Amino acid sequence: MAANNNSDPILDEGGGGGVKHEAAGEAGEGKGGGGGAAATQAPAAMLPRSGSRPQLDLSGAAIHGNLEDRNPTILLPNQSDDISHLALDIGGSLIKLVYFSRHAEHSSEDKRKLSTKRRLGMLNGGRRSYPVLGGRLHFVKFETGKLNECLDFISSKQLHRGGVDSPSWCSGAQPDNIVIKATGGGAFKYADLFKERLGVSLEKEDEMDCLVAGANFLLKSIRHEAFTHMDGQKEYVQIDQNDLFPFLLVNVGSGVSIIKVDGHGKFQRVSGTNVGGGTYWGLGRLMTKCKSFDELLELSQRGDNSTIDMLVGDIYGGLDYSKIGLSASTIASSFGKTISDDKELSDYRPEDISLSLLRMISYNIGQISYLNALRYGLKRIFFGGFFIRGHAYTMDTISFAVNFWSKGEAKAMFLRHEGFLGALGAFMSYEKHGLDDLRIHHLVERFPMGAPYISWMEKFVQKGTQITAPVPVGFPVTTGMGGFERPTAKGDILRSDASAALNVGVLHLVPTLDVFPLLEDPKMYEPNTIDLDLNEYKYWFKILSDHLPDLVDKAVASEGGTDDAKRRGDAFAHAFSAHLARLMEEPAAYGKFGLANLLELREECLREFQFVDAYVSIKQRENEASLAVLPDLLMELDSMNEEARLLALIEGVLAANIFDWGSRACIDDFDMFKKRMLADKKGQPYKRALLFVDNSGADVVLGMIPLARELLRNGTEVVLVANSLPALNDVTANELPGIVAEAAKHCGILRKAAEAGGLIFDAMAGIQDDLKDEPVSVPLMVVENGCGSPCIDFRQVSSELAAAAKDADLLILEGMGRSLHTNLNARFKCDTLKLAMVKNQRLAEKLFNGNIYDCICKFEPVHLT
Ligand SMILES: Nc1ncnc2c1ncn2[C@@H]1O[C@H](COP(=O)(O)OP(=O)(O)OP(=O)(O)O)[C@@H](O)[C@H]1O
Ligand SMILES: CC(C)(CO)[C@@H](O)C(=O)NCCC(=O)O
Ligand SMILES: [Mn+2]
Repeated sequence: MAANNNSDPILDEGGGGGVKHEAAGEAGEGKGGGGGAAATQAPAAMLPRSGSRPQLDLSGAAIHGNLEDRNPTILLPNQSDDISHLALDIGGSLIKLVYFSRHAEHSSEDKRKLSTKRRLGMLNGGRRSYPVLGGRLHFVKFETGKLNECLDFISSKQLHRGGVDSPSWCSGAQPDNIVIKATGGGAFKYADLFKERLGVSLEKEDEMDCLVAGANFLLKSIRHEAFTHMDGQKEYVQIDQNDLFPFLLVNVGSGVSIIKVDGHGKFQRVSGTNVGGGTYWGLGRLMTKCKSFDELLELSQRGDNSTIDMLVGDIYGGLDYSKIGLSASTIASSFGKTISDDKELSDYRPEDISLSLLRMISYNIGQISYLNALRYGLKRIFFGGFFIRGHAYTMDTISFAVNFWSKGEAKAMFLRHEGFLGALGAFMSYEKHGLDDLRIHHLVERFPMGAPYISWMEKFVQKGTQITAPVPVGFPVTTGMGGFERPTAKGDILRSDASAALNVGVLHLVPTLDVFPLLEDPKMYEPNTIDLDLNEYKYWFKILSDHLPDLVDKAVASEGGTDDAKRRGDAFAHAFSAHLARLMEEPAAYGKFGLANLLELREECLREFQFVDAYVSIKQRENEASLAVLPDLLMELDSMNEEARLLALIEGVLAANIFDWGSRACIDDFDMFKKRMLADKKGQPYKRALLFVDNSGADVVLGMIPLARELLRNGTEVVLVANSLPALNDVTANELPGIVAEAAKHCGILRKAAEAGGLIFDAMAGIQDDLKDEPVSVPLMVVENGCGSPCIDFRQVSSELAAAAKDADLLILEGMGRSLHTNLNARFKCDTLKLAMVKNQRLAEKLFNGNIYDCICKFEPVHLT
């Protein structure tokens, strides 16, 4: 087996010698289609109209355009009309914006895709060239007091008339006719101002309708939306769609609305309280002179409320009042201690004041919520509104109150999009938007640093300031209520809004994604093999940080090493480091994050800074080197008997002769696989095999392609499944046809099959035809997987792959990313072979009690499972 140097230098621990390094450890789940430079503001279009809004027609949608494009986009062939794209929730304290952006690019289907689709029966009827659309939902907020900033933002992005760079096909807006959906009191209060400043009319939507619609959408469509927060522990809750209603929705904005929700559009506002977020911020500002809400909240983290609150112990001479279940440390009376002291406001620490206030208001809200839940026999209470602010201590306090008063019967849950419920609901209210019809697998959330990142980073640099990673803050010293002696909520990180976060990403709407139809149990499927606990996180953060300089060098080189590329490389490094720091502080900040997500984040971050393909030249070099030795390999293979050849092929895929390396196979089902394969000969070959390929170079050329050739020789159709977008040195679906065509120059079997599969058109002209008389071959095809990461999440794959899977009876997953980090434990409805060399000592020990360079050859025939 030939040497392979196309290692993933990023994560491989060991290496060198003749061992093939495959992309070790790099995972992630780039979902194609929507991916790309989220930094760029997508042009969107809006044709003004007075009455109802047109529907976003997603039928027949497809990922479209050059797969290697920065902004792979979605084709909505039947989307003939325009879509609305901005909605507002103007509250007493904050303005929330939800807006849709899309890209307009024109490109045509390439031949490979068209012929594959034809073969997979995906083309029905003729098609013509349409504008290419990709859609994203963005979430932004402003202080209501700074309404002008909000108007400037809308105006600078031209959100009210379709976005900057509106393509020509959507021009023709009649500015005086533009209508924007808005909810919250400000929709009434500021309607004239919007008309005056932006020339738009606000179409008012009921606030409660919107809150409920937003909450219902999030609970239905976002996988990691709701979570519990108790004793500093955040845990995402799997929402069962069939068992969602009824629930209590408590929106803690300036004031608090308490809504009993019975279904979609079925609800009743059952209560409310005027003691809410405005109360905390208002009183806190008066009493502490804080300049911002976040400053006030941060103060609380260093506070000790026992200097201000009157505790049961203060009244009972240090004793508990155990008869009624109150410990000495329970707050008997918020702020009660200040009555007896001969002190002025200035004698109290602002930190202590802030904490007392926060606890008073949070407990009160928790208690009132519980009472309302009790009133209607509800067990689940979802809390939204920006008072929550993703703040651990606030959530712990509310949860404590709910748990305490309900004696564990009721559960407090929080929503990651907490403050955006109303705005989302207003967005949904555009008549028949289509958003309702999107399913969970159509949505991919990404966490770009935002377009202005480079510019504001440069501002920081000019000022000699580093981009600050979030500042961790310590535990507040507090006393508690009934056993809540010392809340364990970790000091939470409060980030300035400039650094985007809010724990809310950009929601990519990718209607072309599908659940992989061969998953045995999609509901139970979990792509990540290992849960990232804090230790795992630390380990991966170190690896990723250590390799960052090397990656940046490669990325910059891939873009010609220009000054601009260097600048972007720098920005990328800053941004990715900031992500790592953020996640290190709060691993669940972006939802439940596995290794796959972490590694995808890195790829997405590269794309955000317009690094299209950091490994492009490395991949090319390795492909060429491998193709040069392919003829010799094929000759050698052909001189073997079938049994020996199969072993050589599998070993080839697993990279080199494992015995030479003193390695062993920690899972070795080769004999079982061989038995099945040789039985093929007796008339039952696999009908169609999907080969999930990994790296460029030797991995694909000398490993997977020869294996594909063997299957083809046996009469099995082969579909090579490759990434939609580049990730490290992984081969992409766009690159594969060229590689296969080169390989086919040396091999008639490959050539016939590639021709049959539409991979070779006229590239083969002039090649001597030595197989003229052979029968037409089974096809060799290439499909994209919908991902731009080294891992694969089978809940969200391209529709092309889903279609190819329909007739498949063999899956071969290759490489650590796709068969170890993810999917090692995944079960499929057909025979599956998982092949990987474990190039990570820690993983080898953890998963198999093995060693680095051990191999897995895991065969899971379906009749045995
Ligand atoms: N940056 C911020 N500035 C001001 N308040 C903030 C900020 N971040 C969080 N908050 C808190 O969030 C509250 C506002 O939450 P939210 O935006 O959900 O309500 P609202 O819509 O403005 O109010 P209402 O619905 O009662 O009209 C504030 O009162 C404050 O407690
Ligand atoms: C008035 C609203 C609905 C405006 O969002 C909100 O601030 C609120 O619910 N306040 C509480 C009012 C009450 O006491 O029910
Ligand atoms: Mn509100």
